[in-house]
Amino acid sequence: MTPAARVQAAIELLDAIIASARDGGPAADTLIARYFKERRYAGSRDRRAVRDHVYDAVRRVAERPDNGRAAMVGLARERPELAALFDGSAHAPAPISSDEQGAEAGVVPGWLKPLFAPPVEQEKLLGRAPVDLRANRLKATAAEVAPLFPDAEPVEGLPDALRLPEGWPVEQSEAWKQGLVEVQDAGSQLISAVCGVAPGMTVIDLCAGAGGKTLALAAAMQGQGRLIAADTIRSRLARLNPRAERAGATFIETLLLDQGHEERAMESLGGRADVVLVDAPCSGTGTWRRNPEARWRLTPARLDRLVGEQARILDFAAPLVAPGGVLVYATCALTDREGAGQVQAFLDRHDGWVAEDVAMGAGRAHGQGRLLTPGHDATDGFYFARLRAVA
Ligand SMILES: C[S@@+](CC[C@H](N)C(=O)[O-])C[C@H]1O[C@@H](n2cnc3c(N)ncnc32)[C@H](O)[C@@H]1O
Repeated sequence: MTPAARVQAAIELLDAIIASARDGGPAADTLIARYFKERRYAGSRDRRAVRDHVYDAVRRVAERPDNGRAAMVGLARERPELAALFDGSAHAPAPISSDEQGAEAGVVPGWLKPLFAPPVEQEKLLGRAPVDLRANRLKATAAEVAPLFPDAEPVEGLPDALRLPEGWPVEQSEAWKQGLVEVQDAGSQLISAVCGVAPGMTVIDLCAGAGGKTLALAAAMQGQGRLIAADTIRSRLARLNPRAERAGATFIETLLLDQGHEERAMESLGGRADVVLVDAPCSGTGTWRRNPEARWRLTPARLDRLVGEQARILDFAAPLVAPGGVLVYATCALTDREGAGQVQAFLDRHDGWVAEDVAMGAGRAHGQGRLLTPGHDATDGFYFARLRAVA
């Protein structure tokens, strides 16, 4: 592909990503993979260049642009070498006219700015994310795996964590293939640690997805006790099985819940769990470093729906906790409605619960819980709180 044809390909892909964000379709990475599957003539350098153009354009724009050309023209306005490729030749984009400004640059969509928790450094939400590893204690310690990753740095406050530079291809390493390490953001590792699980406990990971945090809980439990990974989406839970196999965490039970009737599958668990983790579905505003196009998906109506769903999940999670047990609420969102406000509303609705201090080196106290941000903690953004059943 010529350099100009790569720009045209990026415009086409951005059109698809914009439509998908508007209609709730597949993620940008999926669309990019599909695009190149149908265009075998594109070599690896073409693919890398097109992907870089696409992500540079996505990262640059806060509000969903009108179309792919507007997104790329905006980028080209800041990069003369890119603008020169809009020359109208075969497979190239048409020349940029003098009145064509392209999409405006920004980090946070205007409507969302006032909804962020006040301490969040909004300009740092799109920084580059390192690759964090968690040594899988079921198979190895961090000291044992560290020599296998000479580029890795330790992470303060997390004895099992190692940090590699952005883009490090961990999944090609033997250590990953043998289940000695998992790729897991340090923020997620901290939340798993906050659960305070121990061997022999009964633990429910209620929004387990593909089990990122479940596997960390399994390692902390040393394979002893009962660990139930529940979710409403079958395909997500199915992705946990091979991961658990690789990690040697085959004691994990998976439980598919029926959306809207979740309690039915968990009747026998009522009042039995030492720890319930609710890693709630959320706006993902803390994960823009990895998913910058998530900004184009969120709308006020979608946020309202998520806030309602989080409250509903907390309400059916609470009765699962044994007297004296713990409910950890976590979200990779940084809006107060999904974080501090959600936890306060839970405490206002339910007697017999107290928020515990989870003082730790990382993060900042906020409301009844704690806030982790890319700007302050160099992790994905999270809000979490540890609530204890005291009555
Ligand atoms: C933030 S993700 C979980 C990520 C996962 N815990 C991890 O560490 O990789 C939220 C999950 O909640 C699930 N979910 C949504 N509604 C739910 C419900 N009503 N009950 C249980 N899980 C739900 C979603 O399918 C999604 O997998």
